[in-house]
Amino acid sequence: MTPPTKKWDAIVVGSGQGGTPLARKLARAGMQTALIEGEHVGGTCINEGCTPTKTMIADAKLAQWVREAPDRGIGVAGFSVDLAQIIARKNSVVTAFRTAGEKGLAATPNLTLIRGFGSFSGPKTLVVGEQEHRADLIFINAGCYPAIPPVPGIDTVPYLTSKTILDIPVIPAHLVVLGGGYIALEMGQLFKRLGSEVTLIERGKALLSREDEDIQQAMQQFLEEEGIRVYLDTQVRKVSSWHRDAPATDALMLDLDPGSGSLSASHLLVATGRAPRTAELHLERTGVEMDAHGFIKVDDQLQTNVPGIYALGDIKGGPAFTHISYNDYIIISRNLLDKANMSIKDRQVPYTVFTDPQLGRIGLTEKEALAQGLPIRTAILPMTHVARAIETGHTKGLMKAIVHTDTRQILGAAILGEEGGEVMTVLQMAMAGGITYDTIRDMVFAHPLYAESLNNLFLTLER
Ligand SMILES: Cc1cc2nc3c(=O)[nH]c(=O)nc-3n(C[C@H](O)[C@H](O)[C@H](O)COP(=O)(O)OP(=O)(O)OC[C@H]3O[C@@H](n4cnc5c(N)ncnc54)[C@H](O)[C@@H]3O)c2cc1C
Ligand SMILES: NC(=O)c1ccc[n+]([C@@H]2O[C@H](COP(=O)([O-])OP(=O)(O)OC[C@H]3O[C@@H](n4cnc5c(N)ncnc54)[C@H](O)[C@@H]3O)[C@@H](O)[C@H]2O)c1
Repeated sequence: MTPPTKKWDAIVVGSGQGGTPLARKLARAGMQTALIEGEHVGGTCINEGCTPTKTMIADAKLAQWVREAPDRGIGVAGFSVDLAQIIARKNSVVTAFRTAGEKGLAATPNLTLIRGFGSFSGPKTLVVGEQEHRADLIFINAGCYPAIPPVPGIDTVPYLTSKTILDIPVIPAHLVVLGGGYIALEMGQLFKRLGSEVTLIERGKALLSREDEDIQQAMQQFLEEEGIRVYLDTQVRKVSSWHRDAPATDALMLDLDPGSGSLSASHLLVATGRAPRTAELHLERTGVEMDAHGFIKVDDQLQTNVPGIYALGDIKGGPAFTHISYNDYIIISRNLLDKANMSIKDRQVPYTVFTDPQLGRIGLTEKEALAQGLPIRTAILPMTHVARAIETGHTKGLMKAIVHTDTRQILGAAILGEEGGEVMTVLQMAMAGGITYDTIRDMVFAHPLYAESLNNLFLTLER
């Protein structure tokens, strides 16, 4: 016999970066709250996204330092990379973060964690296993999964995704990465530094399509200087496995666009974007509208077209970052519980690409500002002119800021350099507080910091 429907004040589907704090906040406010999670508490970021990748990237950076140490007079008598140990450290960090999340949920009164995948059975009901759950307030934080492009032959080869590569048992001899976005760049450089030969294949005309050309080119240049091969404007026409006697290093064969020939590879990583996990939710049973790509449509306060049903994080489309999902939680909870009137409209969307050096980004690019017809000036300072960078020997990249000619407000910035994300955040704070570029130009910063060179960045506008 089917058990009777359980009634809750609120149901949160998915324990991602927005769903988990939201469920806790609602429960602490006295609402009987169910958090439905089909896999691991903490979602993508903690289990297969930011946390594991940034942990492994830190180890790969260490390997690169050791590799480059002799150039700085530090002798290293050979070195090796123990992938198993790197993965074990990654797993221990992930487990620690996930366990902390689980403990936090267990310690929250009025909150029940329900393990299993939820799908809608009616306008305000979801089924998990045999049990139906009902609430007037439902929050969908079910995230995305790696999108696999329709490359002929792809289903016949054992391709890797950003999830499966995290536990790969061997360092690939030759890793071909499909894509030229965040995951491709971070993973490509990570495995190059661990010892793989790496080739990136991007179908667009540049890496990181959203960025300005000078940033794209500087990024490509330092990746190529490390020995990563980059194919732009290239499509894979077909991928196949060599016959079974081929050496493991050449297990795969990729036919490229006419003119680019073919490539052999030991491993293929698909990093061509992410798709929303809406199909398994059966949103048609609630009437919640999606866009043409399956992302949930929301208004500026994150409510869907069905009153009482909200979506937060990657599944609603737009910028897909942990801090955005978390900010979605802030907006929803403050509006519902504190009667605030917060909105996602015009919020800041900072991000950092964790290549080495990093790309820290905030606000408009130069091309976006020009497309909007804004009167702008652009300040550029190569990292070779940054005292701190010269001293530490990390002179790759550039600082760039876009300012409004009349108001002197900073409209956007790209800091491609060591700790670029941290330096970008200084400018983000200035933008949030309305601090103009001439104030930063003349401000006292501690010497010798990377951020100190923001003086010099804006001094370039004097010339
Ligand atoms: C390799 C990689 C690296 C990344 N690095 C960064 C980074 O450095 N910085 C950054 O800001 N962002 C990064 N991101 C993006 C970031 O991980 C996501 O934007 C972030 O996790 C927000 O996700 P979310 O809150 O929307 O949902 P998610 O974290 O994806 O969580 C969704 C949860 O819902 C569960 N779920 C799905 N469907 C159901 C269902 N029907 N029933 C029950 N549960 C369900 C899933 O199991 C999952 O736990 C990275 C992503 C990847 C893949
Ligand atoms: N540091 C971070 O904040 C960080 C790190 C990793 C991931 N993320 C998030 O995860 C999301 C997904 O990352 P991603 O790198 O998979 O997606 P992406 O959208 O950033 O990049 C995908 C790239 O693949 C290319 N592409 C698509 N189909 C292709 C094909 N058939 N052949 C060759 N190239 C193809 C696209 O042109 C694009 O450049 C990002 O948008 C980002 O929001 C963030």
